[in-house]
Amino acid sequence: MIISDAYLIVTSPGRNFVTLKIVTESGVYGIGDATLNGRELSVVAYLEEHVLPTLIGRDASRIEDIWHYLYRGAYWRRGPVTMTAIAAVDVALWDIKAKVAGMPLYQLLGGKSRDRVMVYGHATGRDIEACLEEVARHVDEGYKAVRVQAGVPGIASIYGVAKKEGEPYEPADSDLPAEHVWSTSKYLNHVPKLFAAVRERFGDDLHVLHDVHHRLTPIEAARLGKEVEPYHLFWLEDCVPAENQEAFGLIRQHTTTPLAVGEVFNSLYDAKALIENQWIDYIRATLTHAGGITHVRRIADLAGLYHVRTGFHGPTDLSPVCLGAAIHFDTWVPNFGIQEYMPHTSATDEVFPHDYRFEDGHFIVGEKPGHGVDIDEQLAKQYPYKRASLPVNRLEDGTLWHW
Ligand SMILES: O=C(O)C(=O)C[C@H](O)[C@H](O)CO
Ligand SMILES: [Mg+2]
Repeated sequence: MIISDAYLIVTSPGRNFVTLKIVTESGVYGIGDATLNGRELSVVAYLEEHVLPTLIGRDASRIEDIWHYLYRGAYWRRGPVTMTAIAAVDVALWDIKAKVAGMPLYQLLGGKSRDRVMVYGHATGRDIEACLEEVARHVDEGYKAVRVQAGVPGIASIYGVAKKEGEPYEPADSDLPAEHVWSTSKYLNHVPKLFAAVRERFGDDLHVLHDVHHRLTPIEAARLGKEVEPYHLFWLEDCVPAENQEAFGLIRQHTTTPLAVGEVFNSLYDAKALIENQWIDYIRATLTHAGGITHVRRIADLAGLYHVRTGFHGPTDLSPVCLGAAIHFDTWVPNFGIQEYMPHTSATDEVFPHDYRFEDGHFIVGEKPGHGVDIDEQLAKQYPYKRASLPVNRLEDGTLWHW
């Protein structure tokens, strides 16, 4: 199974995606997602300049060897660009292996641990009432879990709130970074009211999640975690920046609100202390940014030893290729928690035909050999890349803050 070709398809059906296609001499091919939101062409350069030429002539079946060739061999280890590039190769190779074996990817990983994969959707609104309307829409559509994000009085624009209700939230919304202004005190004084309103309207059974997006200090996160305990959230996500993993130890001392972190992680080492000290409950590192199936499987196995469950990142800025492969992984992994799901646009779904399907608040994995996602290269050509940047965030006094 010799690799005869490997190339990238950069397309932008509503937003930018980078897809890697690896072709073997037998004609069997695999695809991987190489999308790093706001840094897409950095990954393109890394792959085209330093990775793809080294793949030609290699045996596609040697996934582990190629993974270490690209990780250990790179010398400059880890980092989002490197690990996204490795991930794209890895997922494409797993896709090939499953196709050659004639089985869906989840079978190759170890078979089904569940028949369906619970997801959470995004309910956002400019204010609490608008957010509650969105929660109601998601409940009507069958969601059992909903992430709630609402505007905060006195803050002009806030992370995670779609420009128009019902539309997916898209953070990379300008050519160069837009500047947002943030107030922790206004946010902390307001957000518990959002959860009180959700519980009041929808009762206790709905799983409610919330994303703080790295903006608090540990003691502020401890305060928030404690204040929202009566609303028993499914998780509080990214409550502080996680470079200092010990920060979560301080938060943990103060609250039983479950903690999730890791969408910006790109290797096991970003999460090792968090997991081994049981400072978190869910690890969000996903296939595209954390080195692919080969590496994320190791993260999930370590997490499983410490009662930590997976909760893959799954916004619209990860392509259907990532989502498709993630659903196979979610179907297999013993310590599954939940899968994030922001529906892609119909234009995106046309470019990336797939066999997974959403039903009653869950994904049902497809049965086609491989991860079940493909790319329509002709259609992809109709959507040229256009730079789009994530915003930056400042405090009201102008301090450049976490985003
Ligand atoms: O989906 C989430 O939980 C996010 O935090 C979305 C991120 O802002 C987005 O993926 C950044 O590109
Ligand atoms: Mg997040």
